[in-house]
Amino acid sequence: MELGIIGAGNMGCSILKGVITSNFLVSNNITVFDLNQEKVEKLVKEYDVKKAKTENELVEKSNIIILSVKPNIVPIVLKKIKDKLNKNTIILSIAAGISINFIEKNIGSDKKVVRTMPNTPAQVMEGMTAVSFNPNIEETEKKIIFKLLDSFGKSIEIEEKLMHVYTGISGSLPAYVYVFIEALADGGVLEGMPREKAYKIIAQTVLGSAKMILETKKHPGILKDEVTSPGGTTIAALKALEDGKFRGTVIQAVKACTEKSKEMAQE
Ligand SMILES: NC(=O)C1=CN([C@@H]2O[C@H](COP(=O)(O)OP(=O)(O)OC[C@H]3O[C@@H](n4cnc5c(N)ncnc54)[C@H](OP(=O)(O)O)[C@@H]3O)[C@@H](O)[C@H]2O)C=CC1
Ligand SMILES: O=C(O)[C@@H]1CCC=N1
Repeated sequence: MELGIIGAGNMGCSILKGVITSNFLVSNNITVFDLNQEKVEKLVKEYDVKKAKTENELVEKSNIIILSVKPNIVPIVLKKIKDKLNKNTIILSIAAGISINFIEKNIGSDKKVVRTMPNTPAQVMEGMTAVSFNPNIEETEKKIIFKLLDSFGKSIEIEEKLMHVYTGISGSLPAYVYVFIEALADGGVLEGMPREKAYKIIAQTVLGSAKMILETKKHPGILKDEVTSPGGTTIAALKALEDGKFRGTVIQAVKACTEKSKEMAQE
């Protein structure tokens, strides 16, 4: 596999770090392009990846191209690479709101297109990526794409219309978790816990709690009940969260994210 990454920003770099750290690809099989050559040089220095001077130089070197630019930049990049693409090149977009149909309209419906929604934990190989394929992607190619996505975490195929809500419960979720963790640490600091210790304690507890859901397969409500003693500390905390409309606010956040993704949609 010759992987090309266009856009060396937060998400492009997270994927790059994931595929290299997991040893899924060696640096010699990865080419990076970004308008900002400083960013590219930094990656060449850090990971020894190949650099392309232009988008089309990258297209010539790659058989899977990850489009990791902002959604409004996607059509600009597609216009530039359109004529150099061949029918066997796979275009894998990670852009929020950009549909498969929109990409096909820009480069032709005979091309191979994959729409994904990854998240930044890809850089520590704990990413979660949703994927939808256009009809030109063959079964063997799907397997290769899953291998690529699984090299930096887990992946799941979903109906393309679910990409908006998926962004609300995964693509954007790391940010809500970080805000939650920061707020918890503030609570700890308020009660005298040193901040750095608080982050370590909370991050491990969040990691363990998530692992409990995945490994015990118990309903989250049951796991919650197991922590909550009658008249104890946990129920006092849960009461405060409910008084602050915690669950309703979280549901609203997912809805706001989903609606924003729909608003940004380029169909
Ligand atoms: N960040 C996240 O958690 C996630 C992001 N996404 C999607 O990933 C995509 C990238 O997001 P993110 O990484 O956060 O954004 P960034 O702005 O961090 O990265 C985009 C990169 O593309 C560069 N760039 C701008 N124009 C061009 C161009 N014409 N050709 C090549 N490179 C260019 C930018 O350079 P410069 O900064 O100099 O403009 C920047 O380095 C978005 O479409 C977003 O929807 C999906 C899931 C999660
Ligand atoms: O905020 C955004 O638009 C991107 C998409 C998912 C995460 N970040």
